[in-house]
Amino acid sequence: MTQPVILALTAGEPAGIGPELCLQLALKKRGPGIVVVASKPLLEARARLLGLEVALEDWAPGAPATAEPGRLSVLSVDGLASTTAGHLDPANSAYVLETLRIAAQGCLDGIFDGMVTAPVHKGVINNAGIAFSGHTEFLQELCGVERVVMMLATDELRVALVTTHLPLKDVSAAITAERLTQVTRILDNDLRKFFGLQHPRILVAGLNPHAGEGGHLGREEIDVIEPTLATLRREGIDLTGPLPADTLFTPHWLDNADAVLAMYHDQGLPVLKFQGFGRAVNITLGLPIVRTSVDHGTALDLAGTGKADAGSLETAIRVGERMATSAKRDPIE
Ligand SMILES: NC(=O)C1=CN([C@@H]2O[C@H](COP(=O)(O)OP(=O)(O)OC[C@H]3O[C@@H](n4cnc5c(N)ncnc54)[C@H](O)[C@@H]3O)[C@@H](O)[C@H]2O)C=CC1
Ligand SMILES: NCC(=O)COP(=O)(O)O
Repeated sequence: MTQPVILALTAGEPAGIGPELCLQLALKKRGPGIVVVASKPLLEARARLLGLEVALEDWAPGAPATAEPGRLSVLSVDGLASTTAGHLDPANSAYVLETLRIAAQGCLDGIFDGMVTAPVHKGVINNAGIAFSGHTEFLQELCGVERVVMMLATDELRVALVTTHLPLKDVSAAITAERLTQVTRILDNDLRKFFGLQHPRILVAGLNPHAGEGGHLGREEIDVIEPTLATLRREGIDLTGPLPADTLFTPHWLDNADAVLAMYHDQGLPVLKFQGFGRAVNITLGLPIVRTSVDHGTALDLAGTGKADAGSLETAIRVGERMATSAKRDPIE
């Protein structure tokens, strides 16, 4: 019989809603074993603040992780400087990154079957003098892979990105044939592997208004995107595009597609979040480990109020469990 899935859950930015979402989750019955990788004193402080009765149980590798309501397995991480909800403290940044390192290394070492991340605050980590653009890029580097793909998904829509956390002025130069080829292959491969799609149908957005209007509104489609898609089609990948991004997200196209490949963060994600904010999952494709995350940020305005919604975290755990089960059966190469 296969062992039950154990997921590491990082609690993210201490001043944000991550710690309380972990505690809210602990009050419910959950499918996989969850080990929260975070400062135990932080979780205790947030539980006290919100009056949440959760038994925080020290966990060590090899032990089972509890899935019982009211109990939570914790792998405590030292180094937290302060625990005030809603107030960012750059002195917490090294601790935050350490939780990510421990969870990811635990996945690489086979201690965890996957990791789920609560939100971090990218700005405060940089304010601490540590260059950081997101979990996606951090885990890519930690795992030593050349390319990964950010994909956000609801039950109805999947949106993957060619570029992730880049200033808009740098996007055009980053859309190279090499990057587009790598991203598209990873997307096609992982839609097959993790989503049971035998022949994924992918819609590809153009970069420019009206997909460049025949070169009159930009040449990236003609010079880079179209020739790259033509080559990838010859490999057997089902690609439609480049399509004008403003009309791509309509039933005419979406009804016959499995995923959209957008060229940049704010081309694809606002549509996804308009459609399903609060119940979507963020997945990093192309890693040698399973990693899912929430669709939202640190919500400092809600931290410590108990009003944050745990819907996206629940989706991230459900999808993470499914992907980890699949990876246990058929390991990621
Ligand atoms: N996975 C991650 O680590 C992510 C981190 N971030 C980071 O979060 C920080 C804040 O980003 P914002 O753009 O302000 O986005 P945000 O998602 O934190 O907040 C946007 C709005 O949504 C609300 N909201 C967010 N999560 C909610 C929840 N679970 N339940 C109810 N309402 C919720 C907030 O109260 C706010 O009004 C930034 O530093 C950003 O980098 C943003 C997205 C993902
Ligand atoms: N908008 C999604 C996002 O910023 C999450 O990024 P990451 O921290 O998961 O890389």
